[in-house]
Amino acid sequence: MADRRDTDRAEQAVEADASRVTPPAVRVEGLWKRFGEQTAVAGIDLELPAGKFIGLVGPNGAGKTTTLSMVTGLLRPDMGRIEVGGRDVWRDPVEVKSRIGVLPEGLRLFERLSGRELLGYTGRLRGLPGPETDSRATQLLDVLDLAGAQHKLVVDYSTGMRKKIGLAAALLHNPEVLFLDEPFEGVDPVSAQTIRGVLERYTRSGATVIFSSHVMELVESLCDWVAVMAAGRIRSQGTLAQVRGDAHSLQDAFLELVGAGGRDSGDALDWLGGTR
Ligand SMILES: Nc1ncnc2c1ncn2[C@@H]1O[C@H](COP(=O)(O)OP(=O)(O)OP(=O)(O)O)[C@@H](O)[C@H]1O
Repeated sequence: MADRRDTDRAEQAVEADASRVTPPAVRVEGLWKRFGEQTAVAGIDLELPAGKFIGLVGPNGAGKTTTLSMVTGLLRPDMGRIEVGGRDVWRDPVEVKSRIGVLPEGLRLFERLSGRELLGYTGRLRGLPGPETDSRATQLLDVLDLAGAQHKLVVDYSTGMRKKIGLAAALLHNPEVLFLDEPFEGVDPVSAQTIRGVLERYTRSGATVIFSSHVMELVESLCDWVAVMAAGRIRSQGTLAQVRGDAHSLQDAFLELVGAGGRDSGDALDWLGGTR
């Protein structure tokens, strides 16, 4: 037992040392975004460590997409500061964008290209040499089980295939930090398992994955770090164990944190169902 505690302490010390030299994957200070009367993000602070699998969770309308859009340089904040890998996203956008990969919500792709052409084009936009792009594209298409559909136009891809080709495009330049907005939504269990395998391999190599999701079981099984957002604010952030606290599961902790523990589960709909 003492040995185990010593090992845990040694591991914590190594992590603390590493965090002193490695800047966090993302640091956010005082970030605000309003759309007219609606405050989407209300002055949040976040520090997401590098090399982790990180889940950003929250109910519908919590501000997750707005936050990820600002952090990835797609949406200008009203106020606040964002660093990715120690670099200011809005002062140094080209450098930051060369180091990140993004799979945004409502993914817009070049529909009239085939999957293979889309990766070829993305690689060239990213400044990769042609042969390197082609060999990485072949590997990604294989691993993501898209080799058979590589010459099909993207417009004819299913939802899951679109997510997978979007993920391949986001990974092609081997980014340090990968941002994924709802990567598993609309994806069948087999494709989800494939995506999961690719992402786990990628984080094992020291890269960071930050993804938003509503599916607590998924976050609990994948992530080692979690941030919980509700009504534009961060309600909790830390390791999975810290955020879960004494709760039975992340789902229970989440319901408690977002104040939905005792919410009316539909008793008011007394006209629904039963005899007509
Ligand atoms: N372009 C916009 N114009 C006006 N309001 C917006 C806009 N984008 C987001 N909002 C509002 O900001 C709030 C946060 O939205 P956001 O999409 O960031 O939440 P979310 O946590 O990603 O939700 P979901 O899980 O449902 O995707 C919501 O109230 C939304 O209606």
